[in-house]
Amino acid sequence: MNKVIGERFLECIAHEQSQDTELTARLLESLPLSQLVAKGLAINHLTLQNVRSGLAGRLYMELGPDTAIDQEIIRGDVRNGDLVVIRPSSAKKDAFSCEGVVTKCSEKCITIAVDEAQEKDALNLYGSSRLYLLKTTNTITYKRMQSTLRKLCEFDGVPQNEVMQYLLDAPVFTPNTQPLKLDFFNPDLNTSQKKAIEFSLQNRISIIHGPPGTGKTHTVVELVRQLYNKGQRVLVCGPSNIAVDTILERLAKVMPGESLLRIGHPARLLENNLSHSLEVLSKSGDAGAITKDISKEIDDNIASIKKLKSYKERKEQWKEVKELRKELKLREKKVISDLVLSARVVVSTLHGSSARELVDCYKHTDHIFDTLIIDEVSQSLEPQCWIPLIAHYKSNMQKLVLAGDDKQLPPTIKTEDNSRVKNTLSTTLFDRLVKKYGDSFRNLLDTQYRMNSEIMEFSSLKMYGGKLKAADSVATWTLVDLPATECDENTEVPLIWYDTQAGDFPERAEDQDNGTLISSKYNENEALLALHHVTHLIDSNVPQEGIGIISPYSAQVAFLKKTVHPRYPLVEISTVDGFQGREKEVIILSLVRSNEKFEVGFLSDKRRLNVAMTRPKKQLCVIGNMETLERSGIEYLKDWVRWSEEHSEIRYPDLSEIL
Ligand SMILES: Nc1ncnc2c1ncn2[C@@H]1O[C@H](COP(=O)(O)OP(=O)(O)OP(=O)(O)O)[C@@H](O)[C@H]1O
Repeated sequence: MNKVIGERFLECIAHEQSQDTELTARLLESLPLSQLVAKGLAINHLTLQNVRSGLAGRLYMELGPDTAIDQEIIRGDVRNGDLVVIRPSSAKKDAFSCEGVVTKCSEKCITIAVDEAQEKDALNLYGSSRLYLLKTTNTITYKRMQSTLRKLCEFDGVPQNEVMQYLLDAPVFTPNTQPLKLDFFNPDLNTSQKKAIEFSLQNRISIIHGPPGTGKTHTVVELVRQLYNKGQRVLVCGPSNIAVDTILERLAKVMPGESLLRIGHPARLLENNLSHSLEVLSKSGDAGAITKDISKEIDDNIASIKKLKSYKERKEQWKEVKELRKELKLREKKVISDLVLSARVVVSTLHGSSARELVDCYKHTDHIFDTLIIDEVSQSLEPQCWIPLIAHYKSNMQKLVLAGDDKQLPPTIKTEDNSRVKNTLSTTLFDRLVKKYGDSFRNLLDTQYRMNSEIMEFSSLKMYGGKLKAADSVATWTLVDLPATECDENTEVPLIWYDTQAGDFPERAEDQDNGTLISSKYNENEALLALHHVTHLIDSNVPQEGIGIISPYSAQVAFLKKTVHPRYPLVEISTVDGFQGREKEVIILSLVRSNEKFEVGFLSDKRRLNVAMTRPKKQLCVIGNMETLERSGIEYLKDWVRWSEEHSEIRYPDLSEIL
């Protein structure tokens, strides 16, 4: 069984990686630099201003604007944590380059952390007067999944560990549902949250199913505290840095002074969590003193390398730095294993959970963790979930808790040309286990604390079997409850639908860029209508920051930004994917599709729409063509239109008022 699962995933991941790399490469190679800059995928006109040694002995390159051309760096979509390649502007695309991670990004300076293997290339860039930077595909994540799956294939027979048996075999699962006499730390937990925690404490595997706003993070935090209180050591993982940082931030608030440790590149962590970072802790305080002197010596050596003119001289000096690094590494290893083994809660991404710093500790002990919690499991590929399970197999973990919602966005999959690969990868561990064991180990959190009950109702009926309830504190709130907001026809209603079927609201297709990009759709008049509604809301004193505009189409997001941001720069505009896990007082949802063939594209994805319609707290305003949706042949969309006709305030926009 292990081999079957492992090999099937290995094949799918190899396919996915080739699709991903091909797509990025096609984009990077076929588009000229100017277009890559325009798309936010590259930054041009940079100069290398400084190179210094940073956290954990990495080299940090500081790039500034080439002031002969630009006074400020045009950052595009480059963000902290992105993997990038830096090349000399004069060189060909395959010329020498250097790869690193963005650790700081402002208009004045971009800092790139470079790993040891890349350092020579980084220093060679000193000779180039102008540089450019490209965002690239992260191959490390694929490598981690592949080496994990290879190890999974090597396992022989039925594993000893019971958690693994549930995942790989199919033993009968008889849930223990006996009530537990627990003292909860958080007195406000609701019944479904308490039940989910009790269940997780009593069973080897469990799922905390958290629909939007139902306090999944709240529940996971209480669970970690309960486990900690029982003397357990817990590993908390998730697919993204932001997912696990949100939990760590909350844990740090309720468990001040306790040993919480965050694994991962400090550039990718929330600032508030840096004080828990393994890298930061190993460099500061008593632990840092052990390695400080030697780090300084390395820095001095690097500083002198910069002044050397010839490549040969630089190479010689480089050797010396390498020797010093070896010594530094030995000392660091000791510091790091001491920190890991004294921590009781370790937080990391799924990929980061196999970090050498953690795995090396098995040289000192056979057991580090008792429980593994995977948050946002529905956004994680199953091969990603195997990373902590295999990396910490030696720990013989007693418990696996999965938290997520299978009715929100699935993990992003690039494969389009192979439905078997696509289906295999889009089936998450959550889905597979529910299929295997039914609902017996799934605990639904049933009370949401975000939305007015009318906003919640369609989602509850269609996606959660009508089981969701709105907490009393939010059930009837509207925009009028915001301080200073006036009560009028635009603020007192929770559901508005601007039905565009009678007006002139045609969808358009973005030009295809040399056939390299999937063309996206946009709808200019919908964007103008969104601006019209935003203006009304702001006139009624709804703060800009409380307003979000969502569209499933990236071309529409770009068009909305152009239309709305010159007047209202603080209104947040994003794709559905960019809004997952977030909320706003009011959400305007621009559906875009309006055509005579009744084609709906992305809108047919229930989970994407479910995320979109569950982001607002007090008002959901939909802009879309009801006829296109109703006649699309998609049952869910038909139901939504019918339900909305009964429950929303339907408006027929007059274009002459808007234009
Ligand atoms: N038992 C509770 N009593 C009162 N408020 C609660 C309770 N549980 C959660 N909340 C509130 O509900 C909101 C959502 O909680 P939380 O962020 O934990 O949910 P989530 O399910 O992780 O959210 P998301 O929908 O983003 O996944 C927060 O404002 C939180 O304070």
